Amino acid sequence: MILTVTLNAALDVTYQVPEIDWAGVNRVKAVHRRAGGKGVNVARVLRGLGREVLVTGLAGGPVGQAIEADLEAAGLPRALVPIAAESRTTLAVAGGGGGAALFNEPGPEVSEAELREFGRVYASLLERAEAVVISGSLPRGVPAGTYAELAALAAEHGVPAIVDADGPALRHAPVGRPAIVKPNAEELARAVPPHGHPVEGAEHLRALGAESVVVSLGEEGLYAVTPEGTFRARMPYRVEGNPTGAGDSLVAGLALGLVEGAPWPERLRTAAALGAAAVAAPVAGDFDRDVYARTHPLIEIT
Ligand SMILES: O=P(O)(O)OC[C@H]1O[C@](O)(CO)[C@@H](O)[C@H]1O
Repeated sequence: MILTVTLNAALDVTYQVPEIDWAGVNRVKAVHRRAGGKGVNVARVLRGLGREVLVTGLAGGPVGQAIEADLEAAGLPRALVPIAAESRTTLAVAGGGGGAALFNEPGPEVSEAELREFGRVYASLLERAEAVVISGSLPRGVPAGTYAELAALAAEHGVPAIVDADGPALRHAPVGRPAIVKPNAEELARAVPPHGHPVEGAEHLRALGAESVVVSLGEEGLYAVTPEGTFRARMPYRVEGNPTGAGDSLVAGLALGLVEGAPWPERLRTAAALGAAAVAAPVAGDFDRDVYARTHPLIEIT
């Protein structure tokens, strides 16, 4: 199975609002509530593609119970480690004209003992994993080097890791020698010294230990700097919709290509098409199968 790690699991609330008035009353047209956090979304997409997945991470309090219940209802296998503090809620407000404003709470305070227990569970799950995806923000109390440690432990078990993180967690991640690090262009710019081009920033992360670096550029596609060479994927058209979760869908495509041993151009085509297909789906963690099928053959890889 493909293991996904979400240390800062969330109850994702999405409000669909025709037009947002930041100074007035907004009537919400539709509300979606579901278990989220980046690793959960990655698992949903992978499962939608027919892969066996397992969701792990931390969950606590009534919100943690709601996350567990939603994963159960969705039939997503899970091994969440309980914590005393309450898991967070995130809010995406999606306007009619496309785009969404995100409000992501920082998340619960995690104790050293809880993090140690997670490490124990994680090590045992690695025995059954063909790849691990480690994504999203770190809850409070979790050191910035944790993703690097989780990636290094995976490597010790012969399991390739994909890390999708921001800030200090992204800066530290390459030290754990992950197979792939996936920042977006803004995250990359924050994590490495000033660079003229995303490929230079990606090379910096590779020099620190990441085997490959994929930089997502939203509707501009992506760059991938890999041992096989540097690739660019370009999107054939702009897809309208809610971009929340598009990066997670893209990461699911990278994980799929990794476990299937697909050549890089093929991996990137799948990843970019899944990212676009997620924009067309109203809620993070879903993708539009028609958009995926239509877009996949049109993505240009150079
Ligand atoms: O961990 P964060 O970086 O705050 O991201 C979590 C959030 O991002 C999303 O995964 C979308 O990528 C939402 O589902 C939401 O849970």
